[in-house]
Amino acid sequence: MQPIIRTENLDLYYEQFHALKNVNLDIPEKAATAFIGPSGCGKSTLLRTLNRMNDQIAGTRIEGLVSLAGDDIYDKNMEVESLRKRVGMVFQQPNPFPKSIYENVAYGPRLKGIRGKKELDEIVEESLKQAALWDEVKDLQKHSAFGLSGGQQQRLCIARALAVKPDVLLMDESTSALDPISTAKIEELIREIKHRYTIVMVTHNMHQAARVSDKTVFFLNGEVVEAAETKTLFSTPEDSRTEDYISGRFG
Ligand SMILES: Nc1ncnc2c1ncn2[C@@H]1O[C@H](COP(=O)(O)OP(=O)(O)OP(=O)(O)O)[C@@H](O)[C@H]1O
Repeated sequence: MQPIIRTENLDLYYEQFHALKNVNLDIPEKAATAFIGPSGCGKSTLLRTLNRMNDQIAGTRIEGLVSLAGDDIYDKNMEVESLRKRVGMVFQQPNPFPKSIYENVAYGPRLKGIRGKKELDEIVEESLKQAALWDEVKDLQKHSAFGLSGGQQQRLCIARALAVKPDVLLMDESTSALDPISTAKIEELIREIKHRYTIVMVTHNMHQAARVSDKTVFFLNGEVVEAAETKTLFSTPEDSRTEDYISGRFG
């Protein structure tokens, strides 16, 4: 698996607090990578470094390198707006815009300068199909996004993120606020799209990591304890701390 994202000797501090410690990680392209570990181990912090969402948190300091397809994303010439088009994000709580279903998905492509109705219609349809929502909303596109269920809203947010054709989709516990059926739908769609996009997901649910990811990274206290192919990590972990965690002895 070819890496698309690489971190080298990455350290992150919140003021004096050392939240990520010497993280060296390769994220494979067009595959799903899951970050697992107990609460507070740094999973979301690392996820946010991958599209510079941490820039918005005062007192954050970074050392080391994060590269995307060979580009240093913390380089002074890197435009954060264009980085975020390449690296989209879906959060824990669905956060659709207070607009119609159609306008939620068309928003990003419009910002990119796409104006033609036919082209926008096609992008909206394709994105909603990729997010496994099209069949449910194709006749409701002018309706408010707020009329959808939580699970549908989350799939709409995934469609919105995919509409700008990102290279990478970051998912920060994107199913933890959803019921089991909605969760299963999103897991299914991750399995469908991971061959086309690079997915990096934070999950509290080890079973979810085992079900949908190709690579799993186990964190503890801001450090990567073990990163391996998912099957290997869950069947024959190398580190006894990984084994203790996946067998439920802590966390
Ligand atoms: N904005 C912040 N300012 C200061 N400390 C923070 C901030 N965000 C996170 N931290 C601290 O950094 C550490 C890592 O937090 P992070 O949210 O990345 O962990 P996590 O593994 O994603 O946890 P969880 O699974 O509970 O979401 C924690 O000790 C947390 O308290």
